[in-house]
Amino acid sequence: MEKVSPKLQGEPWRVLEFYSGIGGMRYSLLRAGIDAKVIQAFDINDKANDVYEHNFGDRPYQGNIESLTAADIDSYRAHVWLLSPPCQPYTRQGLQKQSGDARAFSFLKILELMLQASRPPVMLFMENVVGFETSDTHTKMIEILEKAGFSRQEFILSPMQFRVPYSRPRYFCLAKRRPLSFQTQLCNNQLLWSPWPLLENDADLEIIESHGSQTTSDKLLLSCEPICKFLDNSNHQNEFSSHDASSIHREEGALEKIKDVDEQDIESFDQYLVPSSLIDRWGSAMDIVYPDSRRCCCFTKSYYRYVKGTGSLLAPFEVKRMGKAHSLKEQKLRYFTPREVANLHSFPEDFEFPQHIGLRQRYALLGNSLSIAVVAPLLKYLFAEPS
Ligand SMILES: C[S@@+](CC[C@H](N)C(=O)[O-])C[C@H]1O[C@@H](n2cnc3c(N)ncnc32)[C@H](O)[C@@H]1O
Repeated sequence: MEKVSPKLQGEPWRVLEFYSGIGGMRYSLLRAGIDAKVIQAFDINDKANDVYEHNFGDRPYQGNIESLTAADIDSYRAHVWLLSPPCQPYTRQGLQKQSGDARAFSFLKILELMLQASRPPVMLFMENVVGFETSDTHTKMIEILEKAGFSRQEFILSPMQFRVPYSRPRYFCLAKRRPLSFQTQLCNNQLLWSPWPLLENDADLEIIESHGSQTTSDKLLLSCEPICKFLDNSNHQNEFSSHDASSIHREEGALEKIKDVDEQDIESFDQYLVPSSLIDRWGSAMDIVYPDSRRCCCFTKSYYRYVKGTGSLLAPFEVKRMGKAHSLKEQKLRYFTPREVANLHSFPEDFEFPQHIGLRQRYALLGNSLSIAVVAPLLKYLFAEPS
């Protein structure tokens, strides 16, 4: 294997984005302000690639990552690999076949190519579901990273630790090939549930420690902005988007106003209303949140197709908690719109779907994507040089 060949002075980092989906990793690079260029993105899904191309102007390579060779890898002369491989082999709901699942093959294959390539990356960033860290694919990944001379730090973090009212804990692996090193080396080979090492290099970050106690989880909840700040700007609720989250008094005022809106405004949200039959059947199992809530559940790729366990529903005009299923119908219960899910994933305002991508596809693509509020500071930390 070739010795580490860091980028030349003035040259941007050359990045490969594997499993690019709708570009969450690329947006995170942009948000982190890293001088990097995505040389090539890769995804097998043509709809995801349509969305990616619509927003970034270049189309990912549309093929199976499993078919890439070491020569292909070398030809890109990339310094950095960003990877968010399929999660299904490791999810609690799945069969947990781990490395035996065909959807895990391409990830293992690409990792092995790192040992065969003459220009392997010097940095690597990988995202997956919680559960990956105990899988045999993880064990293999660590073996390969060690063989290839990488130091690594692992994290399990959720947007709620970054003030976003969204619970989506995810596993992240950051790796740097020696002699490159992390800013906080005492975290090498550790799995952290706190983002504290990221603080040092990001003055903008305000991080809440969470070690699982009741007081800290209450503190975490209070540190998050209210859901109303993430609601769709294109309707009446934009009146409240600029309100100051720290002012409880003003927030109450805003919520009063939400109650005032007339039926006309609701019309445009018809397609997002939860049908009564679903409320009758699943009401007690639904996770319902309100504009002043400071938490919502993870949106999965099945959101809008199924109501149970796929993400929260919004009771937009009701301030009082009416927990009983029979009263839910009066609350105009609705799905979060794709734009609102994108907001909770901290996608930029200019992100959009091309017209031909249907509603279910939009939710599916967003459900597969990631939180930019979490990934951007992690990338900033990965790319930072020790002082
Ligand atoms: C968890 S999603 C990653 C989403 C992405 N990070 C984003 O921001 O949207 C996994 C992606 O990998 C793609 N994929 C899965 N297996 C693949 C393979 N063997 N080759 C290429 N792409 C693959 C899927 O189409 C999907 O878009």
